[in-house]
Amino acid sequence: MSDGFFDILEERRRSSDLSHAFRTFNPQPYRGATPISAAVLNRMVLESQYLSYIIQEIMVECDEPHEALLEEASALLDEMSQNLQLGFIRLLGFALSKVFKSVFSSIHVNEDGLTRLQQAIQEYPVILMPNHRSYMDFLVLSYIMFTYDLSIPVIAAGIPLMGMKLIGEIFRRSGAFFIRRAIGSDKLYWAVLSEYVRTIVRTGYAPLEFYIEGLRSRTLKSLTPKLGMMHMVLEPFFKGEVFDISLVPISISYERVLEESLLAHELLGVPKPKETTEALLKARTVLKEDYGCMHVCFGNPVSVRDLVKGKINRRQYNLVPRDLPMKPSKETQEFVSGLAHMIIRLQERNVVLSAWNLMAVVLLQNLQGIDLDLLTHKTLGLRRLALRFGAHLRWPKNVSDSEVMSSSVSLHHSVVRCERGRVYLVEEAGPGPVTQEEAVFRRAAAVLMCASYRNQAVHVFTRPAIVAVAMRTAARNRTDDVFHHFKFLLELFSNEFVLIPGQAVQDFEEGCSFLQQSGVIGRSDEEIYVRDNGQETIIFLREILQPFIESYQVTSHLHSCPGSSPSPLAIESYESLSSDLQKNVLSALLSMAAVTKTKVDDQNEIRVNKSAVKRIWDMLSKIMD
Ligand SMILES: CCCCCCCCCCCCCCCC(=O)SCCNC(=O)CCNC(=O)[C@H](O)C(C)(C)COP(=O)(O)OP(=O)(O)OC[C@H]1O[C@@H](n2cnc3c(N)ncnc32)[C@H](O)[C@@H]1OP(=O)(O)O
Ligand SMILES: O=C(CO)COP(=O)(O)O
Repeated sequence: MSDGFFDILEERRRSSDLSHAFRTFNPQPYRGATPISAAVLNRMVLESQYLSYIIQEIMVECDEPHEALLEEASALLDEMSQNLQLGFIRLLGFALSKVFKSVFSSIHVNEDGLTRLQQAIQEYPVILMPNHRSYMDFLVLSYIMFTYDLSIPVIAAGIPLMGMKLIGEIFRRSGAFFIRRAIGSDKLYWAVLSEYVRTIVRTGYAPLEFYIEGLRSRTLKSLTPKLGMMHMVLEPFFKGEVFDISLVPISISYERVLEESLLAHELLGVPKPKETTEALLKARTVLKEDYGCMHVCFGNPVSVRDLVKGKINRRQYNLVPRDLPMKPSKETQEFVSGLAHMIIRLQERNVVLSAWNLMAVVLLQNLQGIDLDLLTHKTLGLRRLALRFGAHLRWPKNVSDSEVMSSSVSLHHSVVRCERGRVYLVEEAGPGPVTQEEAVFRRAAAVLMCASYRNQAVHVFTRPAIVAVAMRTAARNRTDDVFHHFKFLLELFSNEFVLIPGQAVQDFEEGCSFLQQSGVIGRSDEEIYVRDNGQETIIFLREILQPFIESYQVTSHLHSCPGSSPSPLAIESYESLSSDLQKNVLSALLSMAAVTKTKVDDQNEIRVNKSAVKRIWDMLSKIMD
């Protein structure tokens, strides 16, 4: 393809899957690597100075015998460790060729990204850092690595996958190592896990893949990063055990996500189906559907060595013997957090959007339905804007715009339908009469499913849209006033959108410059103003944020007056029913000290600072007026 992506399924549709699975596999490994087996890797962890030291500490603290602790550590390692074997990769490779060809029309991969990755793997330990939207992510990535003769990665996997009969073991032998959820203060577990991860990095055992968001994003919007694994993988560099580490952000974009309906239901409180082999077999009907095309973009490797310059004084690590634990300093914590956020931003930048993502933005602003012609017109306008804001967009060539629209509607038949030239959201049908509650639930599920596809594109508009909203609430056009309001919104949405901490000025400048370059706003030394022909875009951008603002308003109202009715305003704000959004509002209120959390008898107790919540609510009301 001319845009640098090529379809890896094309070859698979032409030649034998069996020959693909059993072809010679000859990757070029990291040149500093010492080839070791999985068993030797485990032994290195168990015999490490670090683990001995921690075991000594626990012996003293808990009065437990050394032998028992060592045995416990060995059992944890047995539970955790991967056992990568090429035979299993071949087996899965064969099966996955069949599955991918059946569900995806194409899987596009950027060729230059693979070349850069191949080079990076030979030079330094590589950490693969994909976004996480579907169970397909890790299957596709290992498949690509196998297909292109790149070292197969070992992958940090959540422990529930281990419990799947047969599949858990196949995953382990395909490179998965299993980590427990909510490790809490289990000192021995942290020690085994962190030494295991560091040993993989230090020895260059294999590229290490982990999902920094910690789980599949139910909203399809980036999640704020988890920092535990990030700290572990970086430590060998901080301690000078490796010269550099390459972090490779990977952006996986789906035209249609296999789990779309389940994810929306989970947001409404329906429990996630337990990971079992039986459930997987039952779910195989999803394989009969068409999920359109998928893009995997391997980003530029990020050199930790380059980034750390001037940010961390690595001499502090020379003061403590390498094998001993060392609590990360404040500057290290800030660096790691900033880097983690940056990786997610880099993932977002290389996401490939489809026409459908833009249609979803428009559809959400027209929940009562919209004429297909108008939807087409608005989507094309949005396409121009998205391209100016730097989005990567896949728009089929040699196909008319109306065909692009109608094929998107038909691919997403589970979300929208077109009747007599008008497009509506599809609500789940069910047997018997529908209660009012059920009706709200069904409507909300439809809205959340559509919203998730808007969310795939929302990062493109976030900063200019926040500027557009701030321009409305600021009393005057003065830049410092607008910036003040911009900062308030950044703080409020700090869990909703991934924003690099401490970069408000850069975010503001980015938002303004996109708007300026698009001719929407003008700027003088001290003022920002909307240009005559920019008004429509400003209103449109505000509308993108409106469901979030509305939902934050509803949720903060409920926090300040628990038990009260959510006010008529709540009726259309179905997104406020999303558990993810409610969690984000609570985190924001906590960080803004409008709510405080204290532990009482081992239970979390939430206290609301009513006047602080009211101030936030007033501010949001001003925006909504
Ligand atoms: C050819 C075909 C091939 C096909 C081939 C197929 C391949 C088939 C492979 C399958 C493979 C599946 C792969 C699935 C994909 C997932 O399963 S994604 C889910 C699993 N992965 C992840 O979660 C990775 C990212 N997560 C993290 O980094 C998390 O931090 C961790 C490490 C999991 C820990 O999570 P957590 O317990 O929730 O902890 P977290 O909130 O980070 O921190 C908790 C506390 O511990 C503290 N802490 C952090 N580090 C430490 C430490 N070292 N010591 C003590 N305390 C610490 C923190 O400071 C924090 O304290 P507070 O701030 O709360 O006071
Ligand atoms: O990420 C996981 C496996 O892909 C496990 O977490 P979730 O199932 O909660 O997304």
